[in-house]
Amino acid sequence: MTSHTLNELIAEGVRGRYILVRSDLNVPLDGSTVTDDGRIKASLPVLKKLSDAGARVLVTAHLGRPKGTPEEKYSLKPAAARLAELADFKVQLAEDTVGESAKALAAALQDGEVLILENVRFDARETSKDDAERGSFADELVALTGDNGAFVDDAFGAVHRKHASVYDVATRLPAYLGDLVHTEVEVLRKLTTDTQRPYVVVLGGSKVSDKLAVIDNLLGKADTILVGGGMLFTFLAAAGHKVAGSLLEEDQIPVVQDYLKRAADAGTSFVIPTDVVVASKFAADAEHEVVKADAIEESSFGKSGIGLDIGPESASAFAAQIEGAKTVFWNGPMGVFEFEAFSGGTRAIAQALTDTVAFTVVGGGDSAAAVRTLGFEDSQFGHISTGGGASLEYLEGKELPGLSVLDR
Ligand SMILES: Nc1ncnc2c1ncn2[C@@H]1O[C@H](COP(=O)(O)OP(=O)(O)O)[C@@H](O)[C@H]1O
Ligand SMILES: O=C(OP(=O)(O)O)[C@H](O)COP(=O)(O)O
Repeated sequence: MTSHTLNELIAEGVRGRYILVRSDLNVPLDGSTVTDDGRIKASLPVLKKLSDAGARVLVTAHLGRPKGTPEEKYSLKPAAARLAELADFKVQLAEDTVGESAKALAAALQDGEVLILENVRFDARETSKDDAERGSFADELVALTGDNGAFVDDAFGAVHRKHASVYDVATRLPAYLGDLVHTEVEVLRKLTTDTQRPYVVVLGGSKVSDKLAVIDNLLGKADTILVGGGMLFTFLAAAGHKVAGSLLEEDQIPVVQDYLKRAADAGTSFVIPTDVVVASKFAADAEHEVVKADAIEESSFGKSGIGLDIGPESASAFAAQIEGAKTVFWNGPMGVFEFEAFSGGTRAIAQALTDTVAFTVVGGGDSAAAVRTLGFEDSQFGHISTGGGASLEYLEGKELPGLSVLDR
């Protein structure tokens, strides 16, 4: 990659210039409380560097997956407030993204100050598949930077998204690679160019179809794929088992069946859970029991049971695979770790990663949040990446739009 770096931009001089920075402030919330501020802390150094150099910084970011219109629960208010608490420079939040509030606050911005624009996904054009629609939104973002602006992409977690604030703005402004993206890419590049085997990939979480898609290219690259979290139920269904009310993407069953068929020839083996923690409802205080993975509907909760974690037998089997690995990449919690009763699988995997001598990488907003919430320290892992889907797609060898657009 031969992108221009933030240091080059700073050396060119940024005092008084409007610099548009894409950050990943997609943090987990409990109401209006940020439950893990890892991504905010990871975003701060670039903002500080630009602020110290006298730039007028406009930050774009998304939170969650709103449907293209403003929704209070997806507001960046809590994230902006936490950033302001941690920062030693002035941070404000606009009430909109490219509307009157953003324009007025941007115009009044002083050197060294930071203005966060409200969730870019409150505008449907941000994620549109139509180039012209995304382009018109990018034009409005770029217009906020006046006639001497520049763009810095520091949102590693979103580099796999061909979205207006990630991709299209970079085609309209002089564009630079932020330090966070740079560091993340360096670690992952090392992992891909010098992979020590056995290479074990642990997959979980709730973005089932996103994560299933990456398995295609991991076949043949990973020696073993451990399947937990929400996607495990699509694997069980693909093997002909009933999964009651658990998370299931039925249209993905043929995809999984195809993976299972190709795995042996590709030299990759899947480890699918043999037991599951099934709950009466999706709640912290739900009744729950451990059942065999092929008998989920036979739990006391029948067809309404929901699988919310891998069982202890599966957690031990996964831990044994991790113990024998030389490289481990983990994305996606094994269960609904936010509820104590369903955090056992995620805790066991985190523990196994801290016990192994393998080089370990944990990727993803919720995965990073999980290990911290469960009491582990960042220093117990080889690298904690701010991007889950992004790091998975990088490891697959896929072209990432947010990176390739910076390539010159
Ligand atoms: N069995 C399950 N059913 C429903 N949700 C699950 C299950 N297992 C894990 N999850 C949820 O997955 C979420 C994280 O998914 P995801 O966003 O894909 O991970 P990451 O941010 O690490 O990439 C967590 O909030 C967790 O509660
Ligand atoms: O949380 C994120 O990704 P991750 O859950 O894969 O780590 C990023 O902020 C990207 O969000 P998106 O998957 O809604 O585009």
